[in-house]
Formats: sequence, C-alpha cells, structure tokens
Amino acid sequence: MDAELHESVEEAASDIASMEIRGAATIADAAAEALAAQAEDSTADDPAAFRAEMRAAARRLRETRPTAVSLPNALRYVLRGMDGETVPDLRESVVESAREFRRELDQAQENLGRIGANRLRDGDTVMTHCHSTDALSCVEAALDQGKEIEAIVKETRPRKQGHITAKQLREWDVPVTLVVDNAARRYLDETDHVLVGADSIAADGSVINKIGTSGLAVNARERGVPIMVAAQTLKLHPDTMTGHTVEIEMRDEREVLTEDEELEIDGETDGESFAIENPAFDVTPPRYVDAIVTERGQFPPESIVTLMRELFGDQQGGEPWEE
Ligand SMILES: O=P(O)(O)OC[C@H]1O[C@H](OP(=O)(O)O)[C@H](O)[C@@H]1O
Repeated sequence: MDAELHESVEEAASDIASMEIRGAATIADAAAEALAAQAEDSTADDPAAFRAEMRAAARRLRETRPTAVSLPNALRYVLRGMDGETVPDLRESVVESAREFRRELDQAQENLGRIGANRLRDGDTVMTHCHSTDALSCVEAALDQGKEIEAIVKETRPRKQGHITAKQLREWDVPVTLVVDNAARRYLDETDHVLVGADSIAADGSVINKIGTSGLAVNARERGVPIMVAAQTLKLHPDTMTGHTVEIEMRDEREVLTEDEELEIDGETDGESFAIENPAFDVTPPRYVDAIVTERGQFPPESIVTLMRELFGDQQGGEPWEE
C-alpha cells in the first residue's frame, strides 16, 4: 500500500489536474515544492520507508497530466538527488535537491529570456498563443534592453489563456491587440515573429504545445513570418530519444461546450447525438519551426537532439519513482 501523502502533495496534484496550477514550468516548480514538503514533514522511521514515501508522492504528482515533460523531469531531478543512510540525511538531500531545481528553473528562464530577446528588434510585433512564461521572459528581456515590442495575442480556445498573456503584457506597458484564434492568419501580415512556448520537445525537433500551435506555424511559414519557440531544456523529452511518442492530453468536453451552451439536436443533447473532443496539445513538425530558444542558446529544431544526447545520454534504466 502507498504511504500517506502530505497534504501539499495532494493539493499540488489536484491543482495541477484542474489547471489551477498550469504552464509547464510552473507545474514543475510546484511539483518540486510539494516533494520538498513531503520530505520535510515525513514521519518515516527508517530510510526504506522514507524512500517509499517519496516515490509514492512522485507517482501521485506524475499521474496528474501526461503531456508536459517538465513534470517528470522535475520529479526525476529531485528524486535522483535523494541520498543518505539515515532519515535526516535523506530528508536534507531531498529538500536541497528541490531547492536547487527551483533555483535552476528561475535561472534558466532568465537566461533563455536574454537569448530570445536578441532575436527581437526594436519596434517588432510578436504574435503569441496561449500563455507561456518562457515565451514572456523573452519579451521581458527585450523590454529591459530598451526595445519597444507590440503584441497580437490569440485568445486560445477553449480556456482562453491568451487573457493571462494579455494581462501580463499590459502590466509591462506592451501595446496588446487581443484577437480570436480564427483571426490569426489575417494578423500575420502585421507580425514579425510568432512566439510560443512548449510543453515538450521531441528528439526530432517536433514541438508539442497548446492546441492550435501547429496551424499557426503552418500559416506563419506560408506568410514568411519566423516561428520562435521558447523552451528551457526542462521541456526536452528524454523518452523520445528511444522512439517513444508524447501522449497528448484529452481534456473534459465541458471546456468546449459548457452546460449553459448545451446543444439540443432532434431532442438529443451533446454526448448523445454527437461527440465532442478536446485535445489540449498538438505537434508542430520541425520544418515549421525556425528556432528553439533554450537557456543554452538557440537551436534549429533538427539539431536539438545533440543537446538532448549531451543532457540525457547517460540516463539509463527505470524511473526513480518505480524502483
Ligand atoms: O512553461 P511555460 O513556458 O510557462 O508554458 C509552456 C506551455 O504550457 C502551457 O500548457 P498548459 O496551459 O499547462 O496546458 C502552454 O501550452 C504553454 O505554451
């Protein structure tokens, strides 16, 4: 039977599943924080029990959402740092490992932002999709460099996370034009860069990001607008190096059609006379991406595998929460 989980783990897991906590980097940060809380308050009386408790906490967090690899990457990082022969030593190692992970995450986003900002020129207009803290850190760094940036913000159905992006950009005094997703192609004529984040990057350079990214990228390529993906290396998906594909999360149909909007057709409501599907992400093939900007520099998508080999090449074997 699984060990008892700390309330912070249960809370973080349910907030991630319901998307109270969302965005690949933010999810990773919350997961590391929850593991640290589990370790700090553990009542395990021997090292084996402590390790089992940490593995159970990681499994609970892992099962929340399947697509953003930042989540398992965070759990792996923290659990691989777990070391010691006594409970106090193990506890300290987990807390320190989580702290280090969260510090590196902030640092990586800042460094990525500075690199991404170099691609943006004074007076440029970016088009955004969804809400990505990695993508926004490029805009923030460009503003810090004294550049004027404008934004066309796609609302991003079904959850309209473009609103979060619009708010953040307005707080930074960036002129924002909010458009419905279907208006994107029309506004590409006024756009200098499409700037998006990523939930996962596959070894072939494919970008897994919020549903609608791939259509936007194809349209942007057709219009000659460069597509820039801001994704710290935490978004690189190690399993794709050995042929695994990235699972695309299917979310609740109520995000597409709320109860208030229910459609009645021939006396039958949705779910009876027609199906609703709600994939949260899609895959943009590497040929539609101009640059993947990471904290280690910018890469053409086809060469991201070299960086992945460098980062994950020596990681063999099962998951640390399954041992
Ligand atoms: O890590 P950062 O750049 O903040 O976000 C990366 C991506 O995570 C989000 O997914 P969701 O909203 O959790 O489904 C969006 O798809 C966004 O592009």
